[in-house]
Amino acid sequence: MTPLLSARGLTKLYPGGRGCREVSLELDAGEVLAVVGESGSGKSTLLSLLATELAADAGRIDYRLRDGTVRDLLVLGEAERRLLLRTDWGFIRQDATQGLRMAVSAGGNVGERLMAVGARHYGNIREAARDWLERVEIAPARMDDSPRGFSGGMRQRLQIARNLVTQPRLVLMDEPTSGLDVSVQARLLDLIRGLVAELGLAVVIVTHDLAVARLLSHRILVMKDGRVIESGLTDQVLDDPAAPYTQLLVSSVLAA
Ligand SMILES: Nc1ncnc2c1ncn2[C@@H]1O[C@H](COP(=O)(O)OP(=O)(O)OP(=O)(O)O)[C@@H](O)[C@H]1O
Repeated sequence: MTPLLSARGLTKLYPGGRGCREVSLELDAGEVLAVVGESGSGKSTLLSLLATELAADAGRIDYRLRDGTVRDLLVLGEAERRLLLRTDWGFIRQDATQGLRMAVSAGGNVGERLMAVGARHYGNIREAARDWLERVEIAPARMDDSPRGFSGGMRQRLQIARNLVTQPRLVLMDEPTSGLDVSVQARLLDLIRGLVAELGLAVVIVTHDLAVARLLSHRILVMKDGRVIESGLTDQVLDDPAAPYTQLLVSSVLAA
């Protein structure tokens, strides 16, 4: 079976020579891939490249559409690319204020995504929004409240609902739990893990936290100085790292 997502030789170098070099990866439907590495290793650059928010200097990103055809996202027309990202992908950002519309109510944040993919019936949209808020443990009574009044954990759960309501096949996540209290993180991770399994989502998750990678991912990709230095099954890589750098990461000598 063709992978859902296959990136080849992805390269983006900033002035000064840092960035992301010759990264290749594959992701199957329903698979979770964690991208780990110390600060500045190129994780966020890679995610922005995959999301096609950042233009690559070189490489290709093949994506298998719902009809089975495979397209290189880097040469897709703008309108087609936008439609694909809106209907088939989600992106959960570390800073929820960047992933939500803060001036719109919680229910509106979820409902407007349905409208963006063609839903028109107000009652159905409101019902689906209510349902998704409940799934991410936000009380229906908060539906018309602004996310400005929400805690960090609630905002992140709302961002998850906003991204998943359209039933995407692929979700990119950039440090979705960092910056939150430890107990809030644990609850959020549980929620993400449950939804990913239930919905059979393919996920690329960037994290500096190896415990998050261990809990959520099937496979792992270790980056250093913009390159992938090790990849494999998460348990194998974390239990028996081959590269000296990964060994240091795992033994927490490096501040990841
Ligand atoms: N716009 C830019 N211009 C120049 N250099 C940049 C730019 N954005 C990032 N960099 C550099 O590229 C390298 C990779 O950055 P990137 O943000 O991808 O790393 P990261 O692994 O996500 O780090 P962190 O965990 O701190 O977010 C870093 O050295 C960073 O300083």
